[in-house]
Amino acid sequence: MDALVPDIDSTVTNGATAAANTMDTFQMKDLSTMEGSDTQLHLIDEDKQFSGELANFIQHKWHLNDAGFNYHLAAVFGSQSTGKSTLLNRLFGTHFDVMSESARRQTTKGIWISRGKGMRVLVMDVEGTDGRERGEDQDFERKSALFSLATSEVLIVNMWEHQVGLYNGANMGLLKTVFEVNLQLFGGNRGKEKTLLFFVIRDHVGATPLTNLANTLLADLDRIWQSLSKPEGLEDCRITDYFAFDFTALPHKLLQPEKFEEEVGKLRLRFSSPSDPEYVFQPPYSKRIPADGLHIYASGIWEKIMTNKDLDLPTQQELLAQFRCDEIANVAFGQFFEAIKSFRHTIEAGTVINELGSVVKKARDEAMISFDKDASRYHSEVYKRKRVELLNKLHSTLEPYFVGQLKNLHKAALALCTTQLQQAFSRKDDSQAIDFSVVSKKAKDEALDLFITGAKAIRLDQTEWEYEEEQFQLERDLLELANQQREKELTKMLTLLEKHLKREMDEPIKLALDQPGPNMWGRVIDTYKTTLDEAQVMLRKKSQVFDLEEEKLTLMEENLRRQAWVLMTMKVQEESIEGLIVYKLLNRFEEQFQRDERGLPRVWKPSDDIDAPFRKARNEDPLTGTKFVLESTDDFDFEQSLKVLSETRQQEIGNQLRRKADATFVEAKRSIVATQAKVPYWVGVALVVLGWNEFMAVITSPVYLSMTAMVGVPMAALWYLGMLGMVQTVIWKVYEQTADFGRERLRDMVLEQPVLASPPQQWDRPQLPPRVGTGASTSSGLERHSSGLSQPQLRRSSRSEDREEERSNGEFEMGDLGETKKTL
Ligand SMILES: Nc1nc2c(ncn2[C@@H]2O[C@H](COP(=O)(O)OP(=O)(O)OP(=O)(O)O)[C@@H](O)[C@H]2O)c(=O)[nH]1
Repeated sequence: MDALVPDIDSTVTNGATAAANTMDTFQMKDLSTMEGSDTQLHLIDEDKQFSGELANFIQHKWHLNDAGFNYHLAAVFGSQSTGKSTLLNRLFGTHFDVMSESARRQTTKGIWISRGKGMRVLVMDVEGTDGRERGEDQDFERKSALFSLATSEVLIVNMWEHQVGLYNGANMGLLKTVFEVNLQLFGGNRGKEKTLLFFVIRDHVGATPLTNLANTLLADLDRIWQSLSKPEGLEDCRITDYFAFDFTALPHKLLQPEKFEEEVGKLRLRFSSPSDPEYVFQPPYSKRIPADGLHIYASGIWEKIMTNKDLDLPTQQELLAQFRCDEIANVAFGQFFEAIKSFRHTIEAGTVINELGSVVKKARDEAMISFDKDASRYHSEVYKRKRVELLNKLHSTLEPYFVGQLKNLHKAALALCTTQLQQAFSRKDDSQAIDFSVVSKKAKDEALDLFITGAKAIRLDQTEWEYEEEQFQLERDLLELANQQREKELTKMLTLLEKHLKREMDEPIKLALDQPGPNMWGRVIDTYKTTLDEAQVMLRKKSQVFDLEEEKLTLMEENLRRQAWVLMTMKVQEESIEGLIVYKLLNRFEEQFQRDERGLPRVWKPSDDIDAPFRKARNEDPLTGTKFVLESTDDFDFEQSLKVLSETRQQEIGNQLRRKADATFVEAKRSIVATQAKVPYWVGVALVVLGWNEFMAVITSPVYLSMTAMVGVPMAALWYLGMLGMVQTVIWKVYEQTADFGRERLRDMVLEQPVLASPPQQWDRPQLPPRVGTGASTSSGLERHSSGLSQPQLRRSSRSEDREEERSNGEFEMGDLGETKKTL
């Protein structure tokens, strides 16, 4: 078989002409890669079942899936066993089954399809008509003829020479049916789409020239055409409006085998070489079914034919286009979605993706290019409609990305503005030089620029996406942010001013209140005014940078005055709490009373006039004549007066002060009396005069002197060492123990004397003090027994008697002991 197939490349090269169109140039270039001519598919079997493998064969066996319109489809039509398969194998290099010479029976059942060797041509070998196997049943041959006509660009009509002029033998009856159907199918495409009926007259012996045979056939065809019942509106249409005709003849294969092969070779060129002047696959014959949609189109056509429904080819083409465009759009969308899906989470997380605009544009454009490449071959209206649908789908998928990016840009712009403002005000060195209006404008402009640049980058052409509304919202937010920042800075400034006010007023006010007097409040108010004036100047100065309206500035000044007043009154209140003010007033009184004109402390002497300074100090009572209502001199509207001390409190404080002053006065008086109560000097003289003899006796007596030395020297040493107190304590302890011991002994002795133990009948029993009573009652009881005793003795006696009382457990009462002591 291969020997019969000429070298395509060389043939094409030799016969190349300027008539070769772009499609065919591509075909020529790609010839070397074409395979699959040895693979054939039983497209429709003898049971009229359409194969589901066509798509698979087109894609994987014949590699035509991406061919688009760059392929052709031809079919052969003719009586059974007229050498159709043989002819196709010769022309296209296919391997359709050929009937054995000896068997003479039908070999092709249903419709087979294969790819021409080295060419982008699909060829259908159709079951022969008029076969004895089908008998009277012409259903399949009609259906297969219709199918061939609806799908093929070229319909090869194969017949013996001797069939020319016959009616049934030349399949004229069948052709009539085909023509009728063709009018139904392509009636509207009058003059636009044609199918080439290529008559191949076999076993042409040459007696009748081909021209004559062709004319005979044309005449027969025309006659058939005239007899057709034509659809309304197409009554005057001619056969050539829908069909093109071509005729060729082949010598007898058996009788003239060499000539047969030679003519077949020539004929092959007409099917395989686009540059051949008589190339059969001309554009007007194309059914414009893209290769990747052929399986859908062909199966749809066959289904319609099988169900005897009206075969509306344009509708079929539209349906095919819809189906395929959807498929292609889905593939394109899938690729597009893969390219963008990873950005979704990032956007949802609030991050601005700088390259998002270019990425989504690229993804969208690539998807559209991919769609256009495959879908544009289909029905143009459907393609356009589907293109719009796909574009809308892509845009609606991208819209959340756009909106999300806008939101993120909005946030980023606000963050940028905040940072700019904060940085501007955090630079304390040059904060004085900052002009808020300039800084905020710069920050706002930069933030807005960030937003607009980002928004423009993400906005896609062919969309109606707008960012102006978001921009408007951003501008409002930026304004609000700037205002907030300004308020924040103003608050900071006011806080500092308040601290300044407090710092500047506290000390002077305290000093003023520490020195009460008629001009005390004057000093306080002066401090308030001076400090407030300074603060207002500072406020004016610092406010300049904030670009404030005069109205707001005035309000702030008023607030500052109010705040200053509040701070001042708080300090006054703080310094005027009751105890503190009494303390201060007393201090002042003592300053006046207990210090002399030079400010030195006074030591009152009996000769001093104590009453006059006292009266003077007391008459300078600061409460006297001092107005304790602090009146504001400002004209702002709030509690203008501060009542520091009410009349009642003033009265109370005055009383307290007077009491304490009186006490101080009394104390001063006492100190004079104490001074006067000292031992007079003449007592010393009397002591010397009266004690002179004793003194001389001691001095002159070695015994007395040594005894005095023995006692005096240690005493002097103890006094010098400060140990007299300790020695005194020890002596007292020893004395107490000795006294206790003596009392014990005395009691024992008394108890041993019966006469002494019985109380004398004639004695009045003294009134007993309460057993357990107050200190006063106890001491009154003791005082009765211990007149003339020293205080330690009294204490000791009391303690000893208590112990005795406890010890006697009621048998012996303190009164008894007292009486006993008296007796003793
Ligand atoms: N006389 C003659 N016989 C031919 C020619 N070409 C093929 N044959 C023979 O005709 C017989 C039928 O050939 P096929 O190619 O199988 O014919 P067909 O039309 O495909 O047959 P079906 O597929 O059964 O309809 C074979 O024995 C071929 O050798 C020809 O040009 N002239």
